[in-house]
Amino acid sequence: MATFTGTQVYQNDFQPKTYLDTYYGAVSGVFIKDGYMDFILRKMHLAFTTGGVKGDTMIDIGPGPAIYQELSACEVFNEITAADFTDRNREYLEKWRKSEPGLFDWTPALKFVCNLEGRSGKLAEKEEKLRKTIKRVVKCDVTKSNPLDPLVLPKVDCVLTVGCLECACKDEEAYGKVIRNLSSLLKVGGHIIIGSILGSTIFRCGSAQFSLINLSEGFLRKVLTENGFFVVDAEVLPRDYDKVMFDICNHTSGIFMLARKMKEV
Ligand SMILES: C[S@@+](CC[C@H](N)C(=O)[O-])C[C@H]1O[C@@H](n2cnc3c(N)ncnc32)[C@H](O)[C@@H]1O
Repeated sequence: MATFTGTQVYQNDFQPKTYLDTYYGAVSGVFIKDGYMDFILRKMHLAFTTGGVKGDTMIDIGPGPAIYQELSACEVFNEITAADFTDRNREYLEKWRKSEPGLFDWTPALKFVCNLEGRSGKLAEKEEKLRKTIKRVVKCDVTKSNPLDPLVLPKVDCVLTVGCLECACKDEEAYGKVIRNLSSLLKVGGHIIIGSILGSTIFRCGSAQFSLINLSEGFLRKVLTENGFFVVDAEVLPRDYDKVMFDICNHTSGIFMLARKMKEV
């Protein structure tokens, strides 16, 4: 098992542009080649349309430097708060909000989501909508009982988190605690959406390596149910095996989970 990578290692070694190029780069990105990004975009689109997930406020936990995961949500929420531990990632998001030049190009994701919404070609409008809907980018540590501490926000209608919790937790016990911490941000009746990779222990970003908790669908269902959630949807995307990519990130599949908070625990 890989030694747990704590938040300080993200702070020191996580390079936003290298991460985006490695995982989302057109054609060769790991999550492009294995279909994970399109899978997440399609599932998000369904959740926020026919799935009926909606409301006023949403928090995206651990977006890193990425925005693709919010492209459908910005059509149904008035306010998105983006919350990540790493300073460099929050700075990268702030640059994106200001449309600074030279940043990662999200055109393929924008095209894909606009097509799903039947608005092909409306890429600039979509980007603008998301820029307006992200109201703040704040520091967050999911291991704290209030992950946004010292900020206290009114409870939100949706907590979305893709590719973060498997990085932030050293074991299953810690994962359960993090789910309770995130639940404290959410209204009863609100939704949690988790996008994650399964079966993995490490991922690489440039010369740095980060640990991952080895997750399974069964564990995720159990931890959500035990902590007051009803699992509405869970879909697994098996991964095409590719040795080169497997050395960069050793997951066996991806998962999308949507759950409703039924009670406080
Ligand atoms: C692999 S990146 C995921 C980025 C993005 N969500 C995606 O879908 O590609 C993991 C992110 O988790 C964040 N992170 C790690 N530990 C954290 C913690 N304890 N609290 C909040 N964020 C954390 C890192 O800063 C990093 O941005």
